[in-house]
Amino acid sequence: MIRVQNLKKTFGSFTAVDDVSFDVAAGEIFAFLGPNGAGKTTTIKMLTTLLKPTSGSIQLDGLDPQTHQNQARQRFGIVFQDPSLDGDLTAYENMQIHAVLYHVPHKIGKQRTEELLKLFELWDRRNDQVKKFSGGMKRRLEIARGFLHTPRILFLDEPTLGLDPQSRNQLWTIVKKVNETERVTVFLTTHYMDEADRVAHRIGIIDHGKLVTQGTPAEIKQQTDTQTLEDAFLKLTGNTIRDESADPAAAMRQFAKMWQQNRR
Ligand SMILES: Nc1ncnc2c1ncn2[C@@H]1O[C@H](COP(=O)(O)OP(=O)(O)OP(=O)(O)O)[C@@H](O)[C@H]1O
Repeated sequence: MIRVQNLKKTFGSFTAVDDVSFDVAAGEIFAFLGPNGAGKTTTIKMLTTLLKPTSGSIQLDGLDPQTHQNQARQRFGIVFQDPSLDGDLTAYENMQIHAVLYHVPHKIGKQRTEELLKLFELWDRRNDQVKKFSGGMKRRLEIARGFLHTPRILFLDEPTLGLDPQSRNQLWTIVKKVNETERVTVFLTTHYMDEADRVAHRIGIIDHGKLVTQGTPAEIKQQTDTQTLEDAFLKLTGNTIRDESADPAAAMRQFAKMWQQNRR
């Protein structure tokens, strides 16, 4: 469903994504795991037509997103770190706007909205303004909205950033359920090892722009002869994933993102 070969992105003399190759099969949940600044967002932006690769190739459901932008965009849904809901509108209205933008026929749009708001446990609050929602509810609504046009692939960039553990759990339970019921392929990025371990069928570990390994969580632990992904990461990169968040600049960046997300 996703095929990436020798993907590279440079910004001036800096290489953010360095010769990355991987495949994601249809119906799979694939987690791109790595510390802040590893190149996860840059990769997801290239996959979703928002950034042009410096070199390498991408195929989404057999299409090159560079040459078939519109057809590729119809095939995926995307939830970015920056929130894009309209806080003054209700949950239902936010869904309806998306249906119009994606040319979902009116009747199907209404049906999907009801189905998804129920699935994401937001139906009872459908007529409330989104600015009154908690962080977890907003994130669930963004993801529900990403599913509205029945995409074949859903991209989630750090979907649980800034959420409390209970909201994180709830969100993953629902994403797994939708993955199973709708057979949607999910590509997500996270720097939470436990989430990748629990949710993903397969994982790619990225560090300083390079894919250091990929496989099922069990395979990666076996390869590295470790019990946890945390230890596997340490063995593969010589760093703990938390080192970067101890860096004041990275911590500030993280804080700014979380603040932005919770503002709306
Ligand atoms: N437009 C840009 N110009 C220059 N450098 C950039 C640009 N976009 C990203 N970078 C750099 O590329 C590297 C990878 O960034 P990226 O956002 O992909 O990391 P990430 O793994 O997604 O981390 P985070 O979750 O913190 O966003 C970082 O060092 C970042 O500063």
